[in-house]
Amino acid sequence: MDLAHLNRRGLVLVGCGRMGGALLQGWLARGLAPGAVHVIDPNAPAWVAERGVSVNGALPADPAVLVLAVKPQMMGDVLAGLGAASGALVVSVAAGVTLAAYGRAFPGAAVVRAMPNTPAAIGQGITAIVGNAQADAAALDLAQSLMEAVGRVVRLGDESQMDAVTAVSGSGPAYVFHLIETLAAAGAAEGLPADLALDLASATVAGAGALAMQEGGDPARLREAVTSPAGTTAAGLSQLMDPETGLGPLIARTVAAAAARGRELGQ
Ligand SMILES: NC(=O)c1ccc[n+]([C@@H]2O[C@H](COP(=O)([O-])OP(=O)(O)OC[C@H]3O[C@@H](n4cnc5c(N)ncnc54)[C@H](OP(=O)(O)O)[C@@H]3O)[C@@H](O)[C@H]2O)c1
Ligand code: PRO
Repeated sequence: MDLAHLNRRGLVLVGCGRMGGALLQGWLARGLAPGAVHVIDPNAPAWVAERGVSVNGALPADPAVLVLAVKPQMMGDVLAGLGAASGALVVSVAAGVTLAAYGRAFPGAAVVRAMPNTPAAIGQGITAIVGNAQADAAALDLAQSLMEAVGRVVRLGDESQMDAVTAVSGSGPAYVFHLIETLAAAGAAEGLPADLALDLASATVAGAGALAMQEGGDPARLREAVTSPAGTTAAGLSQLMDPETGLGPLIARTVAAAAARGRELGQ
């Protein structure tokens, strides 16, 4: 992150909720000066002003970056209320809203769409980015370094991939949290105390995720390593991997519905 550039010109963050707040914490932890950050949010959390960040105050005339982290449904109103982006790089984390929409609001501006996820709150997010035609290598590098404050970054070849990314990694933590909920509930139904079942389910998801990341490659190989012939896992997987009623078609419908909603939000 080019801190000198950002600290000199300033960064404006519009929307400081769950995602904007996680990003802000990451930037401040990386050394962005609180005095260089200007948050616009009618409901910014108290810690933001307490850290010395300007909240709903006067904005710099020529900020280096304008980050948009409001809900997609209110993006139209927010864009209409903002002035020109001047020479700022515009970075939006909103689902659905297209580069073309930002291009209409900020003619000629370099715009990068970014799709992070909530593990960003502990520095373990994964963010996909894609820029418009005006976003040159320096703009993409700056956007990437901003998002790397909260985890890894991957670059997309085409904006058309963004709704699928949103449906997989943007929304994905919610699917995984629901997996933990349902695994714990099933354990409780088999007679475990609820808190023990939740601990077992959470630790299993965390450990399996860490193992999959460390090993890389094909997760089917890791699944097979758990599955003894005619054992307990095989019995469980006979349900979970049923081609009609199992997890495969359910996750396919889940991701398709999320991606379709992303496309709707972009209309
Ligand atoms: N959460 C995720 O997992 C996630 C992941 C990837 C991308 N995103 C994207 O990140 C964006 C924000 O989502 P979020 O989950 O962080 O939502 P959020 O927690 O509701 O944060 C949005 C913030 O913007 C504030 N706000 C409302 N109207 C505003 C205005 N006119 N100007 C400035 N700020 C305003 C909200 O205040 P009020 O609470 O008073 O309305 C809230 O503090 C969305 O576009 C979403 O698609 C979210
Ligand atoms: N949260 C946002 C939503 O639910 C975008 C991905 C995660 O729309």
